[in-house]
Amino acid sequence: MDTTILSLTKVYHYLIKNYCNSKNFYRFLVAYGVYKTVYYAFFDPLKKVPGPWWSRFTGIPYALTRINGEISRYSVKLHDQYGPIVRVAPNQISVSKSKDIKFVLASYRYPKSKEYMAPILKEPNLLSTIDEARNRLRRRQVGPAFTYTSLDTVEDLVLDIGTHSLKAKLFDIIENGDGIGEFSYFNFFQCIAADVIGELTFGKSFDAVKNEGHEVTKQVNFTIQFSTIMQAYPPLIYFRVLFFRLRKYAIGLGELFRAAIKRRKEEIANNTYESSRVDILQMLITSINEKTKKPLTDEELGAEMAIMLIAGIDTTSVTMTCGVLFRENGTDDVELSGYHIPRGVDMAMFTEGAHYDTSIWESPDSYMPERFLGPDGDRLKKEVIAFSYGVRICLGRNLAWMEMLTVIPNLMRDFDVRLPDDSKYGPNVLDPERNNEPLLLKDKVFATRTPISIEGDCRAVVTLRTD
Ligand code: HEM
Repeated sequence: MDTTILSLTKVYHYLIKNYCNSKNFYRFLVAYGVYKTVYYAFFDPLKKVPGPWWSRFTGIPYALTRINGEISRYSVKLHDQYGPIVRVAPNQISVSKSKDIKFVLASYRYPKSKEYMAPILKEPNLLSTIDEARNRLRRRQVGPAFTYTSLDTVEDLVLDIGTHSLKAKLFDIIENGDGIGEFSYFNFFQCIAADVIGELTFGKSFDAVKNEGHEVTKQVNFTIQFSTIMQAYPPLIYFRVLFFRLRKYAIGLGELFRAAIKRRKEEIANNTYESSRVDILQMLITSINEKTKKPLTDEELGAEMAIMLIAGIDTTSVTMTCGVLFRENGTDDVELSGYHIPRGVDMAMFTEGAHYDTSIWESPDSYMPERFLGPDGDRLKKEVIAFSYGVRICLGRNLAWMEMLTVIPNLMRDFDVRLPDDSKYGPNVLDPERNNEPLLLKDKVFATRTPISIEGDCRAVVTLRTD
């Protein structure tokens, strides 16, 4: 061993002495420049794909927008400038044309990119797995929880949590404010989504609405940020201690699952577990691993429980996710919007961009819900790909619709809700950068979208309806 270290040290000193001088350094730079120029002039398979100049050399600027939560706004600008296919890194493109996105997402042919396996969970889960067999099996194992038949049994629960508890809280707020109250709609919706998903996954609500909050909403939010940052630039995992706040909450979320799994296993062992409805934890505990043919380990159970909360709380409360889904072109060359995309290229599906596609949407920036009612309504509904598309489409979309369609109409039936007078947003606050349409709430975009100032920007004034 000592001899090896000694020899390596000698080689190292020899190299430093003979080659590491400024002349060699400049020679190296020139050689690298010539190599890159020749490569990009003659051999670069993506040379015809438009994009910013730096994308030929590095993906860092694009990765940075994923780390600072700006990817969505940045992608809109890139596509406005360069068209439906944009090169964003030497080996990566962003795609915004609806037709191309649907083509890629339709099948397992273009799998999720490996970065989904962000190194923060020991086991891949239903959402992050890139393995087709595991995804198919897990979708079969927990899918029954999200069918309309099964959701019928939780409709009363959604009504109870999403409507009755919320109403009770709002009545209190109004009464305490002598007929007028203020509340954070973001926090309220987040609490509702947390309580519903708590019941559905663990068979137990977090009582977040009742207690005006629960640690789990923060844990989910920060875990999403933490994993998105690690996905964008995996070597950051070695510097994870620097993200101590995000990490602390991610660890807290892990502890919550472990405790729930332990409790349930003890209840089963002691014959004290009884429930009128099979929750997702129970479905998973009775499932098997496709390879080992054994019940799922605690790590696997934890990973699956994590995704249910992560996928079900922030998405539903904001009714939106980050519109970028990462896929790999692993098998063959493919043609997208007339560009040849060779095998091996990473493809960022900018699904949000597909909703600005003017070949499908008239005035895409305008809020026009009536567009879904006209003769074109049914066709347009099929063009909404906010829940993704194809084989990896959102598993919980029926539940999300049920929550949205239950909570919002019930809220509007009994209360008048408006923005406060000092709100920075409103129908008359227009944004010249959006064709003078109303200014959109400033948010940070990680896997989901969170308003930058929840306390400041998400307040609503509420009174009882008099008509
Ligand atoms: C408005 C609310 C929601 C939106 C907009 C939404 C959107 C999405 C999107 C875009 C994906 C694809 C992610 C990707 O490919 O990277 C997805 C996947 C998924 N969603 Fe949702 N989601 C919502 C609510 C929910 C709820 C309530 C649940 C239930 C817990 C859920 C469970 C899942 C699961 C398990 C997947 C992974 C599917 C797979 O990879 O096979 N989602 N969702």
